[in-house]
Amino acid sequence: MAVRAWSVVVPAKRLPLAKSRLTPLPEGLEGPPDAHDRLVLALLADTVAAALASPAVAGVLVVTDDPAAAAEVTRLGARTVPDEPDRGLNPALEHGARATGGTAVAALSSDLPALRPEELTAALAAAEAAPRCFVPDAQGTGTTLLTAAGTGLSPAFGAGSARRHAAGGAVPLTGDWPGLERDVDTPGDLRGALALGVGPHTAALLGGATRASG
Ligand SMILES: Nc1nc2c(ncn2[C@@H]2O[C@H](COP(=O)(O)OP(=O)(O)OP(=O)(O)O)[C@@H](O)[C@H]2O)c(=O)[nH]1
Ligand SMILES: C=C(OP(=O)(O)O)C(=O)O
Repeated sequence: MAVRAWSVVVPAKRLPLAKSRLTPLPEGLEGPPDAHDRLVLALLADTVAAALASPAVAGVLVVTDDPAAAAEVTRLGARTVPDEPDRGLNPALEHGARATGGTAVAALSSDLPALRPEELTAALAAAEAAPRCFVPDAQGTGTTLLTAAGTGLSPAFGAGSARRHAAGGAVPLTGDWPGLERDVDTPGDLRGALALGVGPHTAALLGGATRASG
């Protein structure tokens, strides 16, 4: 049973600059000229909507300078702050973590279209076990969720971040949460997420099956 109300911080670069490994889009998934930006936005929207639907989450704060991303996540019920100090992902997450004003903060990847609210609820409950915890991505080398309760977040996201988070004292969490692990960096990852079932924004764009709820 989750006892903490977590503040979730989600980073989002400007849409045209984000997810460069998804360009060009895989065969069969191409679309209009703005297809890449729309896909990145759909991944973000499904991630944020799933997080907002978790009862363990008190609020979601998105760190972004992208007007379309800010408008969409605001519509979903998240808050936004500008992408400061403009020194990359980890400083942006530290800025977001401070801006929440919360003492239980979780940084969540923005590219988890198959995330289900129950998965995040379970991972946040498991994160009660230690001051800092993380969930490795499906490959085991990256990180999709980093939590800190009563201590600094100290994010070290980027290639190979799982090892850095573990070396920094964060406890790795494992559980039955395939959608939480399935971040989307490449066309193959996107197919993997579609196989799990994705949220409504990504499904509407790509025609994939919608993830099961419950
Ligand atoms: N706010 C903010 N978000 C960032 C920044 N850098 C990366 N991100 C976000 O962090 C998440 C993970 O980053 P990466 O996996 O490196 O993603 P990416 O740079 O979009 O993808 P590639 O171009 O394929 O490497 C993505 O959702 C990015 O939008 C940054 O400087 N500021
Ligand atoms: C940002 C990360 O990597 P990716 O490029 O896989 O999203 C990470 O796993 O810390």
